[in-house]
Amino acid sequence: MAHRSLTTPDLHTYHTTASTPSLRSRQPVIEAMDRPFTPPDAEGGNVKVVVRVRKFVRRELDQQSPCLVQMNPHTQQTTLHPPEESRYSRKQLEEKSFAFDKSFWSHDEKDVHYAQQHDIYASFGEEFLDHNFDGYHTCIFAYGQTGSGKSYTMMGTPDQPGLIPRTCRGLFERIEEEQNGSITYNVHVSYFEIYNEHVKDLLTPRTTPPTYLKIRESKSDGVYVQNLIDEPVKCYEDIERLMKMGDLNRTTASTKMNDTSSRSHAVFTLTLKQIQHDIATDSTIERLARMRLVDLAGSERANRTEATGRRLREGGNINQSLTTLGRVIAALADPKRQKTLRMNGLQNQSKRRVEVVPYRDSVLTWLLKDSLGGNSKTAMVACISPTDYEETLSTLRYADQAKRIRTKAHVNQDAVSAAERDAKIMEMAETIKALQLSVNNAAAHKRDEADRARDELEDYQRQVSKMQRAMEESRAVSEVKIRALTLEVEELRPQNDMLRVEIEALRRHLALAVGELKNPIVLPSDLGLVGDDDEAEEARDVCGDGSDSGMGDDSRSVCEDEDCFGHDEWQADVDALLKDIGLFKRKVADDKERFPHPLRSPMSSEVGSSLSRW
Ligand SMILES: Nc1ncnc2c1ncn2[C@@H]1O[C@H](COP(=O)(O)OP(=O)(O)OP(=O)(O)O)[C@@H](O)[C@H]1O
Repeated sequence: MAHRSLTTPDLHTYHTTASTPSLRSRQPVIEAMDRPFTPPDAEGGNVKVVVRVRKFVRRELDQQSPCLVQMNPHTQQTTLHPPEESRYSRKQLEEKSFAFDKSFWSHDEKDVHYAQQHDIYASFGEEFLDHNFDGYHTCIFAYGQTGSGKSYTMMGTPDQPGLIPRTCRGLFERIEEEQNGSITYNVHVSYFEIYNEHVKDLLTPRTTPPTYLKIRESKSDGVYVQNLIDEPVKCYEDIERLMKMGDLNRTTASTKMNDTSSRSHAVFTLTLKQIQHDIATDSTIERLARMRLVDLAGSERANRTEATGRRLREGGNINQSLTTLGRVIAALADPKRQKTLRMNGLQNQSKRRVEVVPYRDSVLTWLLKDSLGGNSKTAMVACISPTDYEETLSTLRYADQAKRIRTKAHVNQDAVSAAERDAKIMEMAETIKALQLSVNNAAAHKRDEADRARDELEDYQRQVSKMQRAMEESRAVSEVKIRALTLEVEELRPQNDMLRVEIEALRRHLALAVGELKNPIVLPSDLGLVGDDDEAEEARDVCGDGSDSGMGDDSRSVCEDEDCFGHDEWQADVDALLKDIGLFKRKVADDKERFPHPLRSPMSSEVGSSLSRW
């Protein structure tokens, strides 16, 4: 009996669920930074749960196993049918249906509803990236039985990249799109695995014996892995190199259920820090978001995998942490607990209830504490095989419970003034000095203090790398400042050039006006002029009205004394003078054209009116 998805050809496509055309992120981040500090869902949201069924693998094809899973693309319901043979067995298996946020049908490539790798990313990966740019921590984890498609969904293959490489690529594409002068972006990557309840850094070469890292908890950083490499990356290619290195270092083995079965839980973490600098106030707004992408080891029953010896022990540990994860999920999803939390807020009683969640019972749950029930927007991808009733039912039940978990994500944002930033660096330097002193003292007391000294030394190293990062960020902010100021200077340059030209033109006109005032040209007011050239006409007009000429009584007195001059001589002088005036007028007109002055200052209009009188 092979079930197919309930299809209607017209309704295919997995739309992006990003808050607006994903792409709200394409608006400059300066706008994003201006969004309200308290987002609408700050009260908390449920864990998003999606389920994905994979296609048959070789083993299932060889066994001609039927597909027991059916998905409805309209209701997002996943139905699990009992296998045919169970009808005749004593143990009656039932048909079970579950509704999820999304049911991804990746079973039959020919089906119109077939969900490709990019459909998974478009469906919620992009939305989660949106949240990161808004300053929220996020976590996406893949859960499912061995060989159900978790690694394929999270990491994928070179041809079919999964959620992790697509998220990394999307992250850098957005950073490039949103690049504007006032924001700096810092991205860091870490990659570790939890194998047999030990943490191993996947970004350092394997050692024999293996190097295990300690888990620590601090007020400022929460739960963290000590000495874990957190590599700065500048582009997608940097991350790709680290992903490859990590995957090579990951512990895998061949089991009966999967040729390359991951025997560990892998946690890939991207940290995005956005620093927006405000030139006017010399302060910064910092947004920090952590993206956790987790590929869990497969849940399995020992008899199905036919594991023995080392593989069996691994399986036991894997199951132990997954069982603890199950208990944590059950505790978080417990409606009584939710009610207590709602009623009491963060009062003592609810705090006691929160502590009942058995996070510390496994390394996995301890490290994912925040992602599971705290400050994070979280999604679970439940991967299922199309042929295994028992395992698939168990995964679907797990997922069904997870969708009741509510997390309390908030925007991780701080406003820091330049002075505060400097003070922080100073304070760190002081702490480092104090730690160094304490380490030296402890070392002097040798043995009994050795352990404490080692811990303090590690704290010291952590503080040093924190300070280095703060100083790098400070340098980046300074670079932003320099860039912004350079830009401003460039913008002002053309305006400055224009003003220079204008000043030069005004200076020349002023010189002419001053010359005119110092050496006024005095003409008689009632000359009987002959000739028909323009200058002579104009001069006649000017002299015809003593008040317009601006020469006043002086000119009149010259005209009254005309008897002192011979008429012809006077006429020749006047003609020569009029020619000069004509030349001067042309020159001034020429100057006006060559040195235009867009702004009309009182001085320039005065000069203009004085010239027009000529
Ligand atoms: N959606 C899919 N389309 C095509 N092939 C898939 C799909 N999902 C899984 N596979 C194939 O199924 C096999 C098992 O998948 P994968 O290794 O991802 O499982 P897993 O859940 O990570 O297993 P384990 O827990 O053992 O590590 C692989 O060969 C993988 O290529």
